[in-house]
Amino acid sequence: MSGDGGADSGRRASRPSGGRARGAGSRGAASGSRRDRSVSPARVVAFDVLEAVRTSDSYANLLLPARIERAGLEGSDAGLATELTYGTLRRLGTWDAVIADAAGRPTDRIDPPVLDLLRLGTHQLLATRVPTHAAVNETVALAHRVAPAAAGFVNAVLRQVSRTDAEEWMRRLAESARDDTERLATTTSHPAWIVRALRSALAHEGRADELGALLDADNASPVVNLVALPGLGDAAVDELGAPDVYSPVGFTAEHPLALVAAHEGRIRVQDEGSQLAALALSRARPVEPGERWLDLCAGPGGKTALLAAEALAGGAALAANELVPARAELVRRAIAAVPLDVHVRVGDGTDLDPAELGAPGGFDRILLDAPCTGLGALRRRPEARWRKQPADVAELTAVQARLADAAFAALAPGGILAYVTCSPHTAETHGTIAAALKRWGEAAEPLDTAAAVRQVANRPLDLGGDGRTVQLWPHRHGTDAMFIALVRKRPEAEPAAAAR
Ligand SMILES: C[S@@+](CC[C@H](N)C(=O)[O-])C[C@H]1O[C@@H](n2cnc3c(N)ncnc32)[C@H](O)[C@@H]1O
Repeated sequence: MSGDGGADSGRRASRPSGGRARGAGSRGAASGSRRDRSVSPARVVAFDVLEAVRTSDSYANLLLPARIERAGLEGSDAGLATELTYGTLRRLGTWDAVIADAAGRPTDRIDPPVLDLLRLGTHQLLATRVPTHAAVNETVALAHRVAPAAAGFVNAVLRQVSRTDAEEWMRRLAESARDDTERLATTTSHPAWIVRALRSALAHEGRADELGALLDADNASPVVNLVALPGLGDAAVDELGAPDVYSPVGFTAEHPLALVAAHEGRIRVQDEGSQLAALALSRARPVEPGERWLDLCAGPGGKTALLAAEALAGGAALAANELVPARAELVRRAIAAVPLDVHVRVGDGTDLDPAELGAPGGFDRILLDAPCTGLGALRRRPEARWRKQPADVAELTAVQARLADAAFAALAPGGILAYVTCSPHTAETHGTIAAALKRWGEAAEPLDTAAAVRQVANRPLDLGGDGRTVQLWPHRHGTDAMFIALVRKRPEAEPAAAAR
């Protein structure tokens, strides 16, 4: 199985700590579970989060840390809760196909809390090194707490799952698929429409043969990437940790969160692809002191913070805009460590007057990191793939087009726009930018984005396409699948205009 279950998971589970009562893991499920209903707190936390994600649209990456803290989990127990929660959510499509087969009924005929228990148990059985008896017994014990009438059913289904190993399950699922898309969708746990979208995005570069590697990369736990805001720290990235492969300001470290806490906003968690996207704009050409920059869709402010540090170093001014007030507040917090006076406007980016943000002649650089489906960051948002719907794409591309027009209108003649998405869906990437370029006509000049990204990167990047745009990939670059397109407003074009 892919990277979800590691040796650590197995050790954690077989030697649980922190408040778990006597070893349910050493007993037979049928006899032991009724007498000993203790469950490891890590599994209780994982189940709680799965339930909240299902019932209240919670985000696992926001909820889990709070639940881990509330339960007092640390070290290996916190690690187990994280692995069980994220791993189960990512692989849910595959586990549901296994459960349906083992239970002899479709999963929509299983009570949702019971299905969550079965998903949790199946994940342990097929994707971690948790011993079979522990995976079954602990899940049955949990069933006695949350769905007592179904404990026998849970026991029977998990025992049925455990009779076949993961490899054989995958072979069976692959064999029963009607076509290649369904095979990949079931065995790699992606909705079929996402498999098709990712295949077509790779095919755009003539690299459709990388689809399997991409889908697998979506199921692997990503490393925590850090950025050291340039010019603000006293240590170089190679002194802080292991420098990133591509980003000159990024690195990984053994204890990333401790480092973030200790550096008060000057070191932040940020995907390497996001760093490259911000730097492609800030370093597209030398900064002239007095330049005016805008981050049009800034929340929660990751790229704003990097742009702010870059603007400070180059003597530029920066403004930020965000539609959602709570996210605008996150932008303010994100840039607090940068001694630059950044005006953070709360409002619709399609209704923005550059003069209101101190740039009556328009902005010299604008980042439009557009709202998108986020299909390029599925590994970081384990439940996202099940929430997104094909209809979201049409809605979002309409918003992207309006924001792109507003951004282009707000550029000063000669100014540069970076259109960025964390989705590789071609409708949101090439589709949005090609349609915009058509609307903007002679006033717009697509830049060599590949050259801009290569110029900031530590080493050569394997990029597809014609160079006007850049698509990064988790399986090829180890980044989120960020899309970047740099476009210049020709110097002879009309001056900037208010978007309203
Ligand atoms: C992809 S996120 C930006 C991420 C951000 N650049 C970062 O690196 O942290 C897109 C943001 O656009 C905001 N947004 C959506 N529609 C908007 C609009 N019409 N005007 C301004 N912001 C908008 C969303 O609330 C969201 O915070």
